[in-house]
Amino acid sequence: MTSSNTAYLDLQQLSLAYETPEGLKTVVNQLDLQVDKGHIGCLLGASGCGKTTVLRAIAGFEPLRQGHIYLNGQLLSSPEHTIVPEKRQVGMMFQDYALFPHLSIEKNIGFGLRKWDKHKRQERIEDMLQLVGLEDLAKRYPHELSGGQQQRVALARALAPEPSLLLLDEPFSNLDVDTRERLAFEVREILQKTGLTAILVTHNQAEAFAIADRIGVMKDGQIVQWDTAYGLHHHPVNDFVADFIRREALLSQRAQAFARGEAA
Ligand SMILES: Nc1ncnc2c1ncn2[C@@H]1O[C@H](COP(=O)(O)OP(=O)(O)OP(=O)(O)O)[C@@H](O)[C@H]1O
Repeated sequence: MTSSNTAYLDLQQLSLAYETPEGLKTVVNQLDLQVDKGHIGCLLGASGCGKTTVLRAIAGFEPLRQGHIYLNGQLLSSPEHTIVPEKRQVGMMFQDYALFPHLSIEKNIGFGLRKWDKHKRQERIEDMLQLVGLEDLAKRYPHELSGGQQQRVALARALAPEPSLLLLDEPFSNLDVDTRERLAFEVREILQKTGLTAILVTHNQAEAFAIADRIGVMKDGQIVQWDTAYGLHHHPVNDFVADFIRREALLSQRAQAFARGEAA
């Protein structure tokens, strides 16, 4: 089954629910989302609005109640049909790095390439180390790196197997404010170099604005506005988006001032 839509990643009328002691709880409700090839989309919203659930559905970890997920025209998920996560060619990067502590940096990056020819694998590892600027640290172990460096290794490891799509779930939230912002811009540059399509999930507006081409402000399992940073700032579709953007901007300014030692 193929999509009639031309978007590279195409989520149509997605609904997801969890069984809870109180009964079935719908957490994503008829959500539509389209991302073009090579673009970085972002889901931005308060805790519990359903961002991670959408990512997990794209990765193939959550069954759909309703709707379709297409990638490059291929149906990945519907209530009747699902491609297993390992066959989706979807790379993932999460906030806790999840590096293997007993493996060197180069072995961590090569982990998903075990079936590759030895020579090609080594070449790919070196390319990835260069891409994220860690050529000199190949033989080190994760605990010998800073948080920002570990997160760059996690990015290199996610990119190494040449995924068709990259999912980033709050990838910077364990880092201090300065590292977080620097890394956000770096990650954008790296993704632009590779031309990869990506979806970022965050509740941090500065991060979303630094990385994404288009941002979806979420509320109660739906995208309220899908727009550029400029559009969200200057043409919010309703009071909810206007308040959310204003409040987040204020929090971000205060966090930066605090990090600079200017606020008590
Ligand atoms: N396995 C589960 N079983 C039951 N409810 C769940 C489960 N996973 C998530 N939920 C609920 O679904 C809702 C959406 O969760 P989700 O993790 O997608 O939100 P989120 O926007 O990513 O939040 P956060 O920013 O805090 O990670 C929340 O109310 C959460 O409590």
